[in-house]
Amino acid sequence: MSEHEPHDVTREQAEEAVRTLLRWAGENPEREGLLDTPRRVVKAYRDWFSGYQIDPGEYLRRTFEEVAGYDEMVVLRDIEFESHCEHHMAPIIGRAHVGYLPTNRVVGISKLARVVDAYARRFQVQEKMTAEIARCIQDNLQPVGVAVVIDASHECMTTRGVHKRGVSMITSQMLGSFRDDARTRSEFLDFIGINRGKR
Ligand SMILES: Nc1nc2c(ncn2[C@@H]2O[C@H](COP(=O)(O)OP(=O)(O)OP(=O)(O)O)[C@@H](O)[C@H]2O)c(=O)[nH]1
Repeated sequence: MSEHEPHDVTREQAEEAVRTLLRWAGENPEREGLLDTPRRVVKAYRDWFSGYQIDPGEYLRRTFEEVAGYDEMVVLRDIEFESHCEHHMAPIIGRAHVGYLPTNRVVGISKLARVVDAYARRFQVQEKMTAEIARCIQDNLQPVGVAVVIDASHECMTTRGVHKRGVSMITSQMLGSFRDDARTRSEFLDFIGINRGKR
């Protein structure tokens, strides 16, 4: 299910847009090596931006209630993702760390990675993506708290513009107990290795 209005752009129009960009860059889209490029680019876009066809909350609907009294933090760290920045449409490559403190609803752990991917496969701003992941988990699982930390590098500033390699951006969104209780937040940051400079 899409959260967005269906668009009215055809595959042919999308491929023509790629040809226009190739011409604009100084290329001849009719030369042999580029003939299939528009088709490949459009196919790649279907993959990179497949998140628009997904409702991330759907992944969190199936929960396990019998968790034998487990009421401590669940953390999934080092979730690798690829996204694209909405400013330059350039790749954002990074890792997300997600934690939550369940009430009685625990979710299959792969679903947290699926939620990250569903938001990553859209045009993004890192701060927005961080907040969206946290909000989705909070709204669907209603845990005591949620924490999301994202550490990513932005190719819009490594391969162009200011050209700063090796720079990564860290964002965090803490909700509920992770926001209100310094010890809970600190335990999460210890788990993901940020508190003691392990990364
Ligand atoms: N805060 C934030 N900034 C981002 C993100 N992705 C890209 N940017 C920045 O968005 C800004 C866009 O700046 P503009 O001045 O409009 O664009 P520009 O002229 O191409 O800027 P330069 O990149 O400095 O050459 C740049 O500073 C990017 O580094 C993001 O996820 N979060």
